[in-house]
Amino acid sequence: MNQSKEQRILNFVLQNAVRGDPCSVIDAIDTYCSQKEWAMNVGNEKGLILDKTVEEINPSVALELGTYCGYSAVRIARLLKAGARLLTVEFNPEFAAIAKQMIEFAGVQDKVTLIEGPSEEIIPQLKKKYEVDTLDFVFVDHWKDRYTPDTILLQECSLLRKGSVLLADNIIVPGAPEFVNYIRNNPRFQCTNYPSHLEYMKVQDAMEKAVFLG
Ligand SMILES: Nc1ncnc2c1ncn2[C@@H]1O[C@H](/C=C/CNC(=O)c2cc([N+](=O)[O-])cc(O)c2O)[C@@H](O)[C@H]1O
Ligand SMILES: [Mg+2]
Repeated sequence: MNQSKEQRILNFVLQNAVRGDPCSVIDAIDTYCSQKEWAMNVGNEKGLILDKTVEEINPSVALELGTYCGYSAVRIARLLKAGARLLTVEFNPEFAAIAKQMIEFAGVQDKVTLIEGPSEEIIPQLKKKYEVDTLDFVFVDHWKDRYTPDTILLQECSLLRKGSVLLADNIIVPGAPEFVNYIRNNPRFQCTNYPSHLEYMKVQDAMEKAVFLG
């Protein structure tokens, strides 16, 4: 049975990156996906916006929705201070298995809890089962029609506090128009748009930062 694209990306990392060096893992994925096979990693241009947002917040507890191959989990985890943690949610077992190996190879496994399951099931479990009080930072990058319901669910589960920051990928491509409408018209969020480009392409994309006002 021939390999999946995600397996080919992981193999390229295992053969070309340096074990325990998250930056080399990020660079290897970006090299492979810009030269060989496109894949829906946040990429290096939008990745820098992600980096700056994480560095600005310096979160103790971060959540990622949509792990995929683990590119942004590694990107976020490499910036976390001692004792800080990232919970990342992925419901596709094949992708979760790839991401697990990616995270371990990068050496950030002590900071990352990879949770396999649908976000709509996992979010309500975060407080009791994963000992979360509130979330400092949420990176939203899963199916685009889940952005709004999961943002509502985070509020319903009291997982956001005054100052919690959401950062959403793909505001233009593939686009999340319903989410943009919801979040920009919601007085409980202060929004900022960050124009950028789709990963590995010359196509316009953007990220949206939304600060919860409590
Ligand atoms: N409810 C849920 N719970 C847990 N995991 C879930 C989930 N919904 C989706 N996922 C997972 O999150 C990833 C989906 C990302 C969708 N991104 C995309 O579709 C996407 C597409 C393009 N693009 O087409 O150019 C560019 C991008 O940057 C993109 O993020 C996949 O790994 C999928 O298994
Ligand atoms: Mg994305």
